[in-house]
Amino acid sequence: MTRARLTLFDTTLRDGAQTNGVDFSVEDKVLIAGLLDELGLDYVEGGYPGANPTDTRFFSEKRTERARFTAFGMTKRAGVSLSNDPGVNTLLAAQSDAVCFVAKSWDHQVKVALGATLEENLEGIRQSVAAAIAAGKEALVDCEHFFDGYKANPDYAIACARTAYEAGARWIVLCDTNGGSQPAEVEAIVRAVSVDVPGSHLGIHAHNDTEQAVANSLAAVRGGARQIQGTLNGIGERCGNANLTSIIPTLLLKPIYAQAYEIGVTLEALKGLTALSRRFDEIVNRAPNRQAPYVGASAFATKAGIHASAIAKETSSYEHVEPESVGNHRRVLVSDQAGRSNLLAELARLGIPVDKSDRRLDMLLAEVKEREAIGYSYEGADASFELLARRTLGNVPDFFTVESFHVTVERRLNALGKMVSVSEAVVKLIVGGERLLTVAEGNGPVNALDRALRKDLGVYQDVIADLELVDYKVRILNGGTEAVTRVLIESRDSSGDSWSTIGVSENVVDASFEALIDSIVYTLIRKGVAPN
Ligand SMILES: CC(=O)SCCNC(=O)CCNC(=O)[C@H](O)C(C)(C)COP(=O)(O)OP(=O)(O)OC[C@H]1O[C@@H](n2cnc3c(N)ncnc32)[C@H](O)[C@@H]1OP(=O)(O)O
Ligand SMILES: CC(=O)C(=O)O
Repeated sequence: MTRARLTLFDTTLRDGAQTNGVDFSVEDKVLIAGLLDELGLDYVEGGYPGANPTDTRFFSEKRTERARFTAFGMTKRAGVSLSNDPGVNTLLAAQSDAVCFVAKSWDHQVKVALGATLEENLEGIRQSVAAAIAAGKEALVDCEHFFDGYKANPDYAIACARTAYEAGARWIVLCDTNGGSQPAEVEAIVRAVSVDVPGSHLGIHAHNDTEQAVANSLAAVRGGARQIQGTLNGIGERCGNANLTSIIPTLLLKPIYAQAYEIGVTLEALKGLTALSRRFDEIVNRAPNRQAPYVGASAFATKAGIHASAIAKETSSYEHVEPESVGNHRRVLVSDQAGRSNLLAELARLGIPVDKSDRRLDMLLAEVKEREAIGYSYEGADASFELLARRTLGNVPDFFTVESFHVTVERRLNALGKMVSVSEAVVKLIVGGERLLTVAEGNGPVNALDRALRKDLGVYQDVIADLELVDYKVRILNGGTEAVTRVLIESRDSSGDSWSTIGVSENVVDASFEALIDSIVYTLIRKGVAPN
């Protein structure tokens, strides 16, 4: 059976730039365009030349090798000739393979937002498309508000699409601009439009305001459309656009689509999708969505004991695709929802040998659950779990003993007469039979403690020299000043590896100290240090 070719059009750098909180630099855009090109997308819409200096500079040269580099902008304004429309002229002068015009297709919006007549709007579409083609570019038309427009006045919405098609636009893209349409409506409307404009020239641009952008894009394909527009990680105006990071694996891995359609992204390239999604979040400085389908950290994470048990027997029990197919990986979490299977899976991952029938597993499970009941949370503290497991199984040496610590916080006037807060920590340790006392100052009690602990660990000092604290999170578990406090610390060493430890106490300093000590002991173990 021959498969129909679906075209993927990426608008991360255009509609994605309309995301609240996203602000691309030219350098970001260059980097992201390269990543999209490498993935195998057919079109990369880079932005709106003329709208701002960043986009104008970005379009001073072509930024993709394989994908059609596309400039976005409005159709000709009513009341001015094409040659006198600076917007259209800037657009045509931009270094791009294609131009995607946005055109209104809802009669009400033409009257209200443009203040133009319906015929003037059609004429604007006609002339703009013709001008792009005359300039040697491929033309696309995003029919804005198409679905709402179609529901209000189907004849006019179709007239807009037909005008663009007859003027020579390669793609007529039906936009669910307000994101309120539902899949059944989208499918039916696309099917109806394809009587006037062939499906092989129809695209879909869906917004996610009712969480249906991906479903609407797939519904449009079922209705006959052959181009999908979307963005990386679903960014875009308001609630975002159709998420290509979900659509691409669905098209490639779900037989219902994979047997009927082909796309430019290969199964091999798909294996880089998780890394690409995370890299993109890093560039735009957003925290990755843990629950993102396919690429999220939790997409293949199993917490429930019953699920972990079944996964141990057959991985597909709770996985709809193989995590490796999208470059993600399976995780089995340890928590108060766990059973022995979770422990066995995590211990195997950590390389800690234990027999399935070892009764200490029950002790470890009971310990995890009791500790979680008083505030510990091991699913986010891999290193503390490993220490707990190793201790229960009897293989954590006593590297050192903490005799005591104390911390003071002082607010005082400094020499310049400015009020400053200074913390000082004193830690007494016994290391290899030797008593050590270290004192350090810090900008807060935890910082002072951290410095004092790592200032002199005697014979182990060299081993922890490259240990650094990269994140510190405090959570109050029940309100009030007598609440229980959970501290999570993320540490890293010069290898680049990082790990998390946890401490719980009524006292935030005490909880922090526990997490800091776990981090140091974990470092000694991971570096294979023998106790002195
Ligand atoms: C549905 C979408 O996501 S469309 C995405 C649009 N993207 C953006 O708007 C981001 C970049 N935009 C900008 O930087 C600015 O809006 C610019 C440079 C494009 C225009 O700025 P300004 O000239 O100051 O106009 P402003 O933004 O206030 O209004 C847009 C104008 O374009 C007109 N217009 C809107 N759509 C179209 C269209 N498809 N065809 C012709 N004219 C249009 C509006 O009627 C309005 O005209 P008016 O000023 O006579 O009322
Ligand atoms: C063009 C566009 O972004 C929209 O109609 O949503």
